[in-house]
Amino acid sequence: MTNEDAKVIPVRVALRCRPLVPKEINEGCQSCLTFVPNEPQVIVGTEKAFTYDYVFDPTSEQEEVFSTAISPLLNGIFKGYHATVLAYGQTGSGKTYSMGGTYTSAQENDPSVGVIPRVIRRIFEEKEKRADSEFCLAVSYLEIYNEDILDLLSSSKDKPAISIREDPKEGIKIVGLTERQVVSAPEMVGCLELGNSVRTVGSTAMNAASSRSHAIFTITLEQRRGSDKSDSFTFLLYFPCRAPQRKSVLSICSHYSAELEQHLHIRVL
Ligand SMILES: Nc1ncnc2c1ncn2[C@@H]1O[C@H](COP(=O)(O)OP(=O)(O)OP(=O)(O)O)[C@@H](O)[C@H]1O
Repeated sequence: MTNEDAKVIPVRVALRCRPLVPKEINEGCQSCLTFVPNEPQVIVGTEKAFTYDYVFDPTSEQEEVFSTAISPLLNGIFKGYHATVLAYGQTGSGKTYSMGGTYTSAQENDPSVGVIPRVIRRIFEEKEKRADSEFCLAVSYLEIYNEDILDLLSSSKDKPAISIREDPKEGIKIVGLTERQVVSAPEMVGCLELGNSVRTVGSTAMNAASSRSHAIFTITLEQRRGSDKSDSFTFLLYFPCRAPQRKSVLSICSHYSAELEQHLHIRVL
């Protein structure tokens, strides 16, 4: 994506269809989608065709999703653009899988690693190439569960509830959220792993390990070269909005969309 493109089309939509999982195969489920070769198009049933910016069929690997849809956003961040990646779709459709929401260090070199660990790796590789700049990196990780916002990086046992306030000058603010300064990729990935390990998990009819919450992993990158300049990069892992959670989610989304410059929606099926 060139800078010009990013200004004209700040929002892009990727469709990702996961392969059938063993339970679905055992139940005799069949896919009702057809993918048009070399076109970002999907056909539902026999006649309803939909076109997106990107379409990833069930054979698409994590690396392809990352290099095609996410990588252009990373090029942008080092040029001073904010970015958001938002995954949405019904329970069990693959949001957590696509984003890396169950990442553990045991997965480190596995092709199944999702978006966030790949982004972390790339950010630190790019940082190393820019010896003329100073960087300051920080992360936060929260989940919204039953209208409560929980700090996934808080070390205290009784995690304090986080509140959303509206500041007349700065707009929507998330107050009290832990922001960890990090200096290396393993340290940042460690924060993801820590947050993933304390997320609220339950089961639904369609997903035995359903996340049951919305989660937002945020990376803030400040870059200084000569005169002061700072850029920030934001990630959202977004989960299906159930009515009681709508208020918090909308407030947080408006907080991020105020700074929207590059935005990728990954719709999973
Ligand atoms: N592209 C994929 N390739 C292989 N398996 C996948 C893929 N996407 C998802 N899965 C598998 O499908 C199942 C459900 O995925 P996942 O937990 O990511 O769904 P989800 O959308 O996050 O659901 P929920 O909203 O309930 O948390 C998991 O077992 C996951 O490993």
